[in-house]
Amino acid sequence: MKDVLMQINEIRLHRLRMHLKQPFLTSFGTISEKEFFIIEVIDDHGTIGYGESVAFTTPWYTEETVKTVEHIMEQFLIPLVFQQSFHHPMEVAKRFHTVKGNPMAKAALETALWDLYAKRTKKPLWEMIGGIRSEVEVGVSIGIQPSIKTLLDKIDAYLQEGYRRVKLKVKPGHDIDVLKHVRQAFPTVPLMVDANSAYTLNDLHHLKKFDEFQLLMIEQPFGEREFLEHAELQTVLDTPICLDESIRCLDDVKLATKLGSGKIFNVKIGRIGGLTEAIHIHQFSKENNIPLWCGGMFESGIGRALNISLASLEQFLLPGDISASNRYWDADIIKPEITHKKGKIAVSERPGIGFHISYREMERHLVERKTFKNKNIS
Ligand SMILES: O=C(O)CCC(=O)c1ccccc1C(=O)O
Ligand SMILES: [Mg+2]
Repeated sequence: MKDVLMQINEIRLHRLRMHLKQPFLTSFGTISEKEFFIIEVIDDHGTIGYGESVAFTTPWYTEETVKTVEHIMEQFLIPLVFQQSFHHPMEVAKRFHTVKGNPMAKAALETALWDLYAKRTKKPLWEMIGGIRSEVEVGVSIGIQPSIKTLLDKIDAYLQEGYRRVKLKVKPGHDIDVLKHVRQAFPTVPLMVDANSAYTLNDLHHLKKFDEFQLLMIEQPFGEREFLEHAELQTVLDTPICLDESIRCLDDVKLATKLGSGKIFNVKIGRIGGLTEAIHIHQFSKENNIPLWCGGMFESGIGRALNISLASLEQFLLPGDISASNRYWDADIIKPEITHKKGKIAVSERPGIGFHISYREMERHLVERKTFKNKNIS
């Protein structure tokens, strides 16, 4: 492979605020807008790589927030990117190890460096990371609805559109009854639930009732550190457990596998600190026949494009939470927007993430922009 050397001269952080078309209700509360950063890294050739930070304004999902991501990038990660030139984004991912935790901040910058690297080597990102699929299967994650009727209508509409799997958010008091109605109306649809840690081991017998609904999996019933409790649940549950919030790195996948805490893993680039760690998790999962799928964080088009690249890897065997742009946004910030055909999204054959940013759309949602120049260079 042609050897490239990248030196980052400038980094721009664009803080955007975009309104979701419809508010999304989880076991924690309602989300009606998304505030996030679009990252631009510019190298000595003038090539630009794009990344997106996925953290929310409040720490309801994991501990990072928009503000902590900004702080960690500004004070620690950007200086590490500027420190010296590199041949491969994995070198910078390694530099980031000196900063503990903060995976979403790391991923935001690291993914931008991957996009840059793929553009410099003139390859699509999905191909660069070893993807094998020209299109990826996608499903929808549906928030808690005001009534069963609204939920059934929504599911119907998404299935008509072609989405391949339905994920429902559940919580205590909003589970079995909902599942009964959904299974009655849609007896064979590929269905799963996500609890975002809303249950405890005390709910063991209640959760056992989920087995009657032929669910593909139950996602993150317990707290993020409750590897032992998840393992105990899995011994009584036939439905496979999938871990989301619990998985921050490859070691968590190894631990969960060893203990039997889960049989399937939801991979989110932000939650695990970037594509480098995702590639390592993928390798381990392939060697051990563990099914993976790509989760979502209400990303704009940049984050969505990164997710599509990830989902093209071999072991991503189940449909991802990767909806088309128009499910969440009136207008996305990339061109072309992401669309699906019968629940499949095609990867882009263009270099890098394969989409152009629309600066006009980005300006419309801009809250603040910060520019950092590399002072190590003359
Ligand atoms: O459609 C999406 O982007 C994913 C929706 C979703 O379920 C979700 C959205 C935000 C934070 C956490 C989760 C989750 O998978 O738990
Ligand atoms: Mg989840």
